[in-house]
Amino acid sequence: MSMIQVEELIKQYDKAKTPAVKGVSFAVNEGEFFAFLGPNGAGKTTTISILTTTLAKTSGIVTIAGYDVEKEAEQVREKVGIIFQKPSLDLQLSAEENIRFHACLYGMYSYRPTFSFMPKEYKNRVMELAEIVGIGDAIFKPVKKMSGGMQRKLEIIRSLMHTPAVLFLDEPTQGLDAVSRRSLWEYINNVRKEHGTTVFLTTHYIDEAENVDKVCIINQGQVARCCPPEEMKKSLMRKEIILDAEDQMGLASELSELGLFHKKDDVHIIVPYQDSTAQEIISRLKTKLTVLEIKEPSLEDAYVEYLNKTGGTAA
Ligand SMILES: Nc1ncnc2c1ncn2[C@@H]1O[C@H](COP(=O)(O)OP(=O)(O)OP(=O)(O)O)[C@@H](O)[C@H]1O
Repeated sequence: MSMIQVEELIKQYDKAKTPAVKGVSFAVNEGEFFAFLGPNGAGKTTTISILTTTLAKTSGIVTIAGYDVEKEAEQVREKVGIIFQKPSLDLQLSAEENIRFHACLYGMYSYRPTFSFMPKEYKNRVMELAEIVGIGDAIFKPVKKMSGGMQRKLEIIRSLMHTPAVLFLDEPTQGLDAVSRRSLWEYINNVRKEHGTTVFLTTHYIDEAENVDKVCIINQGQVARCCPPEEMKKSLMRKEIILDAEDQMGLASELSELGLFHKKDDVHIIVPYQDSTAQEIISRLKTKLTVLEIKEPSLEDAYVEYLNKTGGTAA
């Protein structure tokens, strides 16, 4: 079953000359890890806002777990957890109070006026999540005294309280330090494994999308490409072996004799390859090598190359 189904989605903001989203279609299966990538202004936040029922669409069909985002918004909200790009916290309250109000609003627990009066299960869950994202005892501090990064962590705890079926992460790690970033990803991966949670991610850190099941590139309001990252790398990037030898000329002529295309960068010899393995190529060489490096393209390489080729601007 498709957990997220988007068909011909259009969003035209009032007074805007052109639509921000121009007929976007894609589907995300249950349990899938899906990355929605694109440069600044591509339409990612607009799309995610429609999918999470916080923005009305102009036209198209959008369903989450089979529920229509407009006609059945309440059911959709029960299914989703959201980490927004911009914090949506009440700064006058403590971190824990923000979580408590959110959890009670979503019908997870009956409201109690203090943390100590809340059920044990709630208290354990809050403390467990606080530990995971490294917020610790700061959970009882007023939000207005917290740094931007701490506020981000708080949002994360809040969205994970009800173990949602679909987790929307809109640039979740923006503003987080490297250690918190890593521990958040470890936690999200565990949540996915344990609960089969579908994850919809937007990020400008392309390396965070390296292990997703499907990548969808959106550019200027339109889907440019939608496929597994491996496929994207394969069709766009050639893998390369970087070689050198004391006898560089000899190495170059040996490669020519073997019919292997090669070129020289500022220093070394580069052998692009596609279908064979690096080992097959290296094992054919007799010249003694001084440099041997195998360069596999990253998703970020493929993403930047794709946007350059299609006239987009990589963010
Ligand atoms: N409330 C609004 N009113 C009018 N235009 C808007 C509004 N919000 C966004 N836009 C425009 O819609 C387009 C898509 O914006 P959106 O925020 O969805 O992009 P994005 O891909 O999330 O960008 P970023 O990576 O910078 O967050 C942009 O041209 C933006 O200026």
